[in-house]
Amino acid sequence: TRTSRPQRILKAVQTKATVGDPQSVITAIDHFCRHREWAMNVGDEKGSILDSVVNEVSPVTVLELGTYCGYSTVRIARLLPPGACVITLEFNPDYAAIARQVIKWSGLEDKVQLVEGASGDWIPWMKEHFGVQAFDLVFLDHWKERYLPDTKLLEECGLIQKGTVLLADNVICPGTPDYLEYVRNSPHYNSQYYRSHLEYTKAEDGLEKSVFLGY
Ligand SMILES: Nc1ncnc2c1ncn2[C@@H]1O[C@H](/C=C/CNC(=O)c2cc([N+](=O)[O-])cc(O)c2O)[C@@H](O)[C@H]1O
Ligand SMILES: [Mg+2]
Repeated sequence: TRTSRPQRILKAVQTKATVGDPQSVITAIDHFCRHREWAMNVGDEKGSILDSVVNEVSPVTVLELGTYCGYSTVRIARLLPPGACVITLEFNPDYAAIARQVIKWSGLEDKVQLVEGASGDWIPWMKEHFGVQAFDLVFLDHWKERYLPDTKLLEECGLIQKGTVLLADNVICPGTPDYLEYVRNSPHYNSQYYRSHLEYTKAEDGLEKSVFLGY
């Protein structure tokens, strides 16, 4: 049977990228997705904005919702200092298996905790299971209609505290209208839009950065 797109992305990494070199993994995926097959990675343009927010926040604990092939996991983890880590949730076992290999190829497995399962099931266990007090940065890039319910769940579980930064992909395309309305109108968030383009295309898209101000 035909290989899957994530399998072809992994193959591009294994043939074009250097083991232990995260930047070469990122470059290999971007090249494949720009010149061979589009895929829903945050990509190079929005990825640079993600990089700048990670550098600005210099987080110790990061939560990523929606690992897919691990492209943004590698982008985030490569910027983390020793002792910092990213917990990334992925409920599709096939995608999780590919992502594990991409993360391993980049040599960043010590900074990544990939959890196979649904965000709604795992968020309530974050404190108990991973000893997380609160997240310094949350990158939302999973099903778009899950952004708002998962943000509310994170708040209820005390995993978002004063200063926590939420960074959401695709707020224009495919769009997350209910989430945008919430973070932009809530007195508890200071929100700003970083205009960009949908990965590997000329269509408009962007990232929304929302800082929790406390209760
Ligand atoms: N509740 C949950 N818990 C854990 N993992 C979950 C989850 N919901 C979805 N996932 C996983 O997150 C990824 C989904 C991303 C949806 N992005 C998208 O649909 C998307 C679409 C376009 N686009 O159409 O142009 C562009 C983009 O940048 C996009 O991120 C998949 O790997 C999926 O298995
Ligand atoms: Mg996305």
